[in-house]
Amino acid sequence: MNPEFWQTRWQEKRIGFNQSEVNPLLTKYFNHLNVPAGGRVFVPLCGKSIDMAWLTAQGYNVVGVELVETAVQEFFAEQNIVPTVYQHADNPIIKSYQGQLAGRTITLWVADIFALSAEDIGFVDAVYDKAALIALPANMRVKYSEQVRQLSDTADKKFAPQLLITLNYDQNKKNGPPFSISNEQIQQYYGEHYQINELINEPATIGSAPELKVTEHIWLLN
Ligand SMILES: C[S@@+](CC[C@H](N)C(=O)[O-])C[C@H]1O[C@@H](n2cnc3c(N)ncnc32)[C@H](O)[C@@H]1O
Repeated sequence: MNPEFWQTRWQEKRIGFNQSEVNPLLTKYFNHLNVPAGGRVFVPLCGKSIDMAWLTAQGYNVVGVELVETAVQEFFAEQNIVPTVYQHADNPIIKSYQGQLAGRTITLWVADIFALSAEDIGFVDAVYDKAALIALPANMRVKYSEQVRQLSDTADKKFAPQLLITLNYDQNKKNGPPFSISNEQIQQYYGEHYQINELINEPATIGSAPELKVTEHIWLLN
């Protein structure tokens, strides 16, 4: 998946992954992350997810990363926020948009996640990965999981826990994204650095292939 793939998807409004309602799995399982009051949540490959607004309504600050600037602009417009736009100090093609929502700060980087450093992101208390790992093909996922770990520094020099949502289905029956991820792959990507707990798995559907048998898995990585 090159950047043009995602630019085109946003341009043509082929964004079936974007939900108009807050993800019920987030509201149900977020407390497992034990984020301190007023803490900061990192949302990689964030799109314009309304889940970020929910996080601020719960009293958390949010930092997201998204390749496509339109997505970030649409997020702020839909939340009726006029953001301040900052240029990255060292890289002229990277910007961040920052605004206040429910008294909390949302910072969304317009960047390739692999171009950012932990310094750019700042300390975070948790990671919320929804439709991020599963948006990437297998040959990018080890690098992605490592990059998210590197970007999720906590103030006490550890890396933050993650709430991770994945899908499992027969990849022969459909091309990704979203891609199918097996339990073995979760071990491969995260097993070395995290304790992996599967909180739940349940039947799900993919809009573009409604007849496909799909299971949705929610993982807590500590
Ligand atoms: C499947 S969408 C999910 C968006 C959001 N998490 C949601 O659930 O609505 C994946 C998003 O990741 C963005 N993206 C893809 N590759 C990226 C990269 N290397 N760095 C930052 N964002 C990326 C795409 O533009 C797209 O908006």
